Amino acid sequence: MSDPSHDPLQREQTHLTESRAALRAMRADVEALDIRDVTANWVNAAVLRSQVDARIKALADLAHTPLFFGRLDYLHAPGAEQAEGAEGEQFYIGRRHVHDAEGDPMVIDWRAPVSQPFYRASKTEPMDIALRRRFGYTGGELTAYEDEHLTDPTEDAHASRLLQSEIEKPRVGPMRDIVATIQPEQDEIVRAGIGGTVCVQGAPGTGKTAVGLHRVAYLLYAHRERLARTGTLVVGPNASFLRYIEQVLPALGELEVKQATVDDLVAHVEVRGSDSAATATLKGDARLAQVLRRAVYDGVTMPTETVVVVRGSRRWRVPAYELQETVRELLDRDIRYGAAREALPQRIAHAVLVRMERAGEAPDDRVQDAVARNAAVKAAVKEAWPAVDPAKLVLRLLGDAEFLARCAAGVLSEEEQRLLLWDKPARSVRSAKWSAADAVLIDEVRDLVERTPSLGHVVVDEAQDLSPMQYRAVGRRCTTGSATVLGDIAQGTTPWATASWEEALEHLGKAGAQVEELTTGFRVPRAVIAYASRLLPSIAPGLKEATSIRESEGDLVVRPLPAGELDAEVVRACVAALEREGSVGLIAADARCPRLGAALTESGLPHLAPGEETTADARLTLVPASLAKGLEYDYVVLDDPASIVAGEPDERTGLRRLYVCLTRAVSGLTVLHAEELPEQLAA
Ligand SMILES: Nc1ncnc2c1ncn2[C@@H]1O[C@H](COP(=O)(O)OP(=O)(O)OP(=O)(O)O)[C@@H](O)[C@H]1O
Repeated sequence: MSDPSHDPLQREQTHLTESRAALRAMRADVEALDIRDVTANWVNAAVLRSQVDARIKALADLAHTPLFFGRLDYLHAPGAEQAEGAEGEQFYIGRRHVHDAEGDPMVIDWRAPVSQPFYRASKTEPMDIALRRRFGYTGGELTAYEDEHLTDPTEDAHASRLLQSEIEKPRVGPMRDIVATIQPEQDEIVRAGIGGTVCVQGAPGTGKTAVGLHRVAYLLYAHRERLARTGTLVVGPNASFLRYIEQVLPALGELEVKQATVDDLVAHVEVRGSDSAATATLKGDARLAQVLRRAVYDGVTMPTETVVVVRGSRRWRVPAYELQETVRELLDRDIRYGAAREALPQRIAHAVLVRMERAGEAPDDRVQDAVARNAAVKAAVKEAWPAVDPAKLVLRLLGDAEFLARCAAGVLSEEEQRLLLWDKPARSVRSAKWSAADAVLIDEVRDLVERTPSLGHVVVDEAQDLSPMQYRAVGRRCTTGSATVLGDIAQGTTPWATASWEEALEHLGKAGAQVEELTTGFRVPRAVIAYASRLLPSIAPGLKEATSIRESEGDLVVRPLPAGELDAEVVRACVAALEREGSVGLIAADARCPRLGAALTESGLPHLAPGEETTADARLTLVPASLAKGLEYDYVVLDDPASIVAGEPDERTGLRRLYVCLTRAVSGLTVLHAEELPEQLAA
């Protein structure tokens, strides 16, 4: 019998077993922590307890996520700085750091500098790596490995089988992490410095979402303390998309990242109304910021009367011209409306104190505070610098034609002003039928009144759909931080969708940020992307067709049907797709979904809503076209493209929506139609 210590696979399996034991020991250590002795009171104890619990959770050994997926053998021991306490020349790369009882590393975090060559080293630039080994797992067991000798001139560079099979794995359940297979062009974005904002344009399935999430994980590793203080946020297009991606970061050990839609960020009022496309577009126009600023400052009036403060037997007078000077000075200063409003009574009180001193009194700070609260001073402030309630201000602007005309003069045409005005002015903030675009306006006003706190880093996914005013709303949440902006111009399906990234970045407050392009597609097979790309000249003439890294051509079936047979054929196509492995998505125009849902149920086919977790038993999702963005399914059945196009306010938006729907398939796409196909597809 051969000696197991000489079998490389067995040696690696032993390292896995030992690493697992070490991880268990690390967890046991944390669990055994007795915090009673170190905490002075129950508040501290509760805080510490939750930190300890989070750490215990982070140290869980998840059966289906391999503890390490790669190994690097350096030619030389890396410099102390790069190795960060990891001595030696051989490193196992995994999702988290694991060390043995002596504190020696068993597994190195994928985000550590020493792990970087795993993603970037090549034959042309070996980065001091002699051997890169990738591990293959079957059901949690280490069953294979694959080597690249990067500095061996006799070995040809070849595509990795393990990499390919990881990429080709069927989809089940929510989105997973890609730590084991991040590609060099993706890694550059993931590890870009925290100081700068990065914008990524990428065709469908090029990994933009994946890259954004891994970038957050990387930044949290590299700047843990700073970001723990300031916070991180991922912005996505809708709740079902956020549900689809919500497990990626926890799987990478990051539990603290907030996720929200833009609507969530600006939810200051209840949204119950909607706007026409033209009105919503106008409300999203950056010129509105100027109109709102004028509206906020519209109430500021130059004082015309002397303020008289009575204290004891004495009267102190501050004349109007001096008050005017103070107001003018506050207007010139670059501070928020609310901060200036708080400063004004203190300024007036100061003027009174100067007079007291001149008269031989010796007032202290308490006197100044008391004067600032004096009724006469308060009345003067109310007159000169009235309080602004953001929702009430927007309510007035949209309901009062004269006020709007004053604020919009020279900025919006009369016709545009008419578009903004409500047909019937709302009576109160509570009864108003606010639209999503209105909520963004209110958020803008809030920020004019009081500075919005900035987070450390914000990732914006599907950013092409944001209006300039929405960009501003996101931008004020990262004024002192940085952003990662991800999107695809060709997938812009709002009437106000971004036409150029340069412009979008300006609205975000990050003008001049670098724009990168991802071109390698990991999702859509060649035949399908080629078909979908027929739409590109009409929807985004400047953009190149994506390539596909998938080996299989993909199955593409396009079938015309008599109108009466469409529903039944769609159900049949779903049944056929369910016979294969992986998830199935039936995508249809929103208006067609109730009918198709009923047809599926009638045929005994249970189905999920988008974002609901697919499992081995529940693999079919009925996806309204409006929610397809960002999602993917192994097999897609696409119902009647013409009705998807017709569901949008204009043809370009309709064709872009269709492009999104056509690019959700991982293995196969079946298009069934009763109406004529759009001519661009038929070509
Ligand atoms: N390096 C990689 N290794 C393995 N899989 C990858 C890699 N990069 C991306 N993928 C996979 O490709 C699929 C598409 O990725 P993702 O959803 O991030 O693309 P996207 O560019 O955001 O697409 P869309 O424009 O449609 O929103 C996902 O299943 C993702 O896990």
